This record gives sequence, structure tokens and C-alpha cells, in this order.
Amino acid sequence: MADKIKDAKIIFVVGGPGSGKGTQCEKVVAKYGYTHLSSGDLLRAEVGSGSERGKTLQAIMQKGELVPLDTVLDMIKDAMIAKADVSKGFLIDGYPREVKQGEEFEKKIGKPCLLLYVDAKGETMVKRLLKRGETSGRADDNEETIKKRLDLYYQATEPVIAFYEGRGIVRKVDSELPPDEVFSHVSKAIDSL
Ligand SMILES: Nc1ncnc2c1ncn2[C@H]1C[C@H](O)[C@@H](COP(=O)(O)OP(=O)(O)OP(=O)(O)O)O1
Ligand SMILES: Nc1ncnc2c1ncn2[C@H]1C[C@H](O)[C@@H](COP(=O)(O)O)O1
Ligand SMILES: [Mg+2]
Repeated sequence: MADKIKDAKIIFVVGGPGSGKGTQCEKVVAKYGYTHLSSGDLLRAEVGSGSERGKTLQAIMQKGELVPLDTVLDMIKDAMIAKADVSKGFLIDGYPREVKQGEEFEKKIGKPCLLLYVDAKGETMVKRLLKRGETSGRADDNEETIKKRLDLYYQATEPVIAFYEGRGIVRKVDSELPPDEVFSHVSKAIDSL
């Protein structure tokens, strides 16, 4: 089954909570027709299904913690396989969250050709998430959980960027700029592939 995706074009989209990963991915989908898979969205879909597994996931996500690696990797892999025949490339948004996740992804799925690093200041991310929380309905868009998500990002996810910098595949975009300006830099990174 995994043979179907072994040669797929894979882009990791990494950045802090509220940095603008999802916003940029939507624009990439519109321009390049890539398949956008957000690990957070896949997990929220499972929560929304009302399953027992969803209940366990909800409790973890509400606390701003990471769900177990195998759970999230299996979900991504299944979603990739489901789209393999029609996909021009995959945007994996919100994964890897820690170096181990990247290593396991490469063992079970394949290697990324690009890591798009969506960078914004901590205070900007907090402001954006509090604003988003007014309408998002996301249980983790509240002050207490945002702080935990941000701390975890700096502690566990920033080392992922350093790891892939060693491979020369990281392109950093300044997400303090307006979304369309950020996207012009994202486009340059993708066009350089
Ligand atoms: N460049 C930008 N300038 C101003 N606002 C932005 C920008 N990019 C995104 N936003 C807004 C849209 C959302 O309301 C909010 C968070 O963006 P979003 O794309 O959902 O972040 P994200 O996907 O990185 O967050 P999360 O990790 O929580 O899923 O900020
Ligand atoms: N890659 C992931 N590993 C573990 N947990 C994850 C991953 N992606 C999402 N999650 C959980 C934990 C996050 O706080 C929530 C929301 O994710 P988001 O990318 O902000 O939508 O889901
Ligand atoms: Mg998102």
C-alpha cells in the first residue's frame, strides 16, 4: 500500500501555533493543486466522529499536548494513500512536531523535498490565536492552552527545523507580513523545487 506514495512530492509545513501554516497551505492548494493534510485537522475530524479514540485525543489536545506519534502518523499515511492516485504533491501541515516524528515519517512514508518554515513572533501568534478563538470553536484557542502550545513548540518543534537545516531543505518565510506577501515568498520556495 505504501508503495503508492513512496515517490510522492512531500513538503513539511512547520511553524508555531497561529503562525499561518493553514492560511498559506490554502493558497498553495489554490495555485499549485497540492493536497493539504493538516495533522491537527485530521485529529479534530476523529474527535468530531465521537469515537472512543476521539475522546482520548480531545483530552490531550485540550491540554495543548502532543498526541502519540503512531496515532498521528497512521492518520497521515492513510490520508496520503487515499489521495495518492490524484495528488500532485502533499503539504503536510503541523507535522513533524518533534524530530522523532520526522524520522518515523521517513522510515514509513518517504523523504520531504522541502520544509517550509512559517515564522512569526510569539506575541503575534498569541494575538492571532486569541482573535481566531472568538469564532473558531477550537477548544485549544484559549489563553491557557495557547501558552502551553507555544512552550511546547519552542521546546519540541524548533529542533525539527535545525534538524532539516542540516539537510539544506529549509525555506523560512516571514509570516509577520500580510498573507499575500508571505505567499509570494512561499511561491518562490515551491517554484525552486
Ligand atoms: N500573515 C498573516 N497576517 C495576519 N493574520 C494572519 C496571517 N496568517 C494567518 N493569519 C490569521 C488567520 C488565522 O485567524 C490566524 C492563524 O492562522 P492559521 O493559518 O490558522 O495558523 P496555523 O495553521 O499556523 O495555526 P495552528 O497551528 O493553530 O493550526 O491568523
Ligand atoms: N504532528 C502532531 N503530533 C502530535 N500532536 C499533534 C500533531 N499535530 C497536531 N497535534 C495535536 C496537538 C496540537 O496542539 C493539536 C492542534 O494542532 P494544530 O496543528 O494546531 O491544528 O493537535
Ligand atoms: Mg492550522
